[in-house]
Amino acid sequence: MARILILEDDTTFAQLLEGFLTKNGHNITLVTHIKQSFKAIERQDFDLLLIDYRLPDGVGLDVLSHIRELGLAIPLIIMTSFNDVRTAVKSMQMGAFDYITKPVNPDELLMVIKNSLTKKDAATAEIQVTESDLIRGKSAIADRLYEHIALVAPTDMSVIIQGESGTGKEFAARTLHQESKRADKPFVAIDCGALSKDLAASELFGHIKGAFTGALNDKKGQFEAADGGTLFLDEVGNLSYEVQIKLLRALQERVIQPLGSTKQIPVNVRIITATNDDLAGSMQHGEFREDLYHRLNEFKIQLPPLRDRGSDIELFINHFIQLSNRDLGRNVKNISAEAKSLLLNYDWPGNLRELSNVIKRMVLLTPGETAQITALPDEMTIAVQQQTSAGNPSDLKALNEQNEKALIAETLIKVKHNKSKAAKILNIDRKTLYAKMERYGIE
Ligand SMILES: Nc1ncnc2c1ncn2[C@@H]1O[C@H](COP(=O)(O)OP(=O)(O)OP(=O)(O)O)[C@@H](O)[C@H]1O
Repeated sequence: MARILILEDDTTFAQLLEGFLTKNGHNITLVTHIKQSFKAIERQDFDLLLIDYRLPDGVGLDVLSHIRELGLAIPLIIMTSFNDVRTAVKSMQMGAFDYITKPVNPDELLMVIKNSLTKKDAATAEIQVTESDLIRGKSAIADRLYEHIALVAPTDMSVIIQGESGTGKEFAARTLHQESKRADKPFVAIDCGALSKDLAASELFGHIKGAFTGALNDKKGQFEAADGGTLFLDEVGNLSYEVQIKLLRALQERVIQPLGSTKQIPVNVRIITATNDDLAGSMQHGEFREDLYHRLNEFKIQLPPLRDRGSDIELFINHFIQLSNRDLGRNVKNISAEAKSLLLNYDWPGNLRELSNVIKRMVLLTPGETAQITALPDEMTIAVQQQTSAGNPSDLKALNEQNEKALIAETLIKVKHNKSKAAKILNIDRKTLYAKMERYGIE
């Protein structure tokens, strides 16, 4: 049983969720406003936060910033409409554990909750992943990427891995470590985006008892934990200026000093960093130290977005189907032509992470051997159609869409915006009507 805080302003939906999760053995607290959620978090311990993205007094990310300021590591799942997927992906960079798109599928919700509860300590983790969980791809762009990785891996050079969210930066970092002379020593990953400003220095360099309020015991930092091996700093652009100074010193002098201590501890660590921001731009604006940037950037690896990886997409689709079959006890062997065309034409703003989530959901919703298009989010179809019509405004599809938009708007006016009636007249279901209204920007 988990103690779950639900923050959702749609009270009918919130109560539905409450009933469903209570039935599944969880203990639920419901709030409708961000302010109330802050109070609840102060008063009570929670194992998980389930949070709507758009709220009356802010957005879900405000809660994420708040719990981070408090130094709490409660897993947080963002519930969002499909149109906000890019924001959801951003929230994962900031430390949310997962996102789920609305309308929420109950089985998917239980699966996401289960995953988040088992991944609770993911901000810092020593990761062991088997080779079979990962694939490299066969496109020209993948070949070039792994050529670069093979070249730089055996050296001790600091590497910056740059790429959009979800492109596999952590995977690339782990590969660099495994192919280095440090492979039999630890690989320690730290998500700097999930660390509060105050905690970052202590997490990296450790502290001694009494160094600050709450430092009840001595604590070893991750630099020491990674000694002899590789330290992977994800979202390095989020480190505060003071921590950047300490990090530079550790790299230049190869010693660290735990907070509150006068002792210098020698360390031998290779640093790999990742960023999806333009770190060079942050440097020009004075947010990121130039000397540190040059120290970290001895070699740069650029990870391509999934939409540029050509035939690799199919390899990844098959790979994620196999993993999901294994994890969910399913036996999906094929994808219908329609579903496959949608998967290949969508532009994947959340890259491999989004693909892996969509495939997991598809497998979950496919009891038989062939996955149909109905197991993919409707909004993916809409996004692909939008892409197509934007690229070719004079085609037949675009013309049909214009007609469709006009007809929907006219019908809605006729029935005084009663959506059930409009859906009936238009001979579509309400969900499709809502999706089309959103797509065409009809209020
Ligand atoms: N080569 C690969 N083969 C199989 N799965 C992969 C591969 N690379 C990444 N993935 C999967 O894609 C997801 C995102 O990967 P990863 O966390 O490495 O991306 P990231 O770029 O570090 O993301 P973020 O910017 O959000 O930190 C993970 O679930 C990971 O397991």
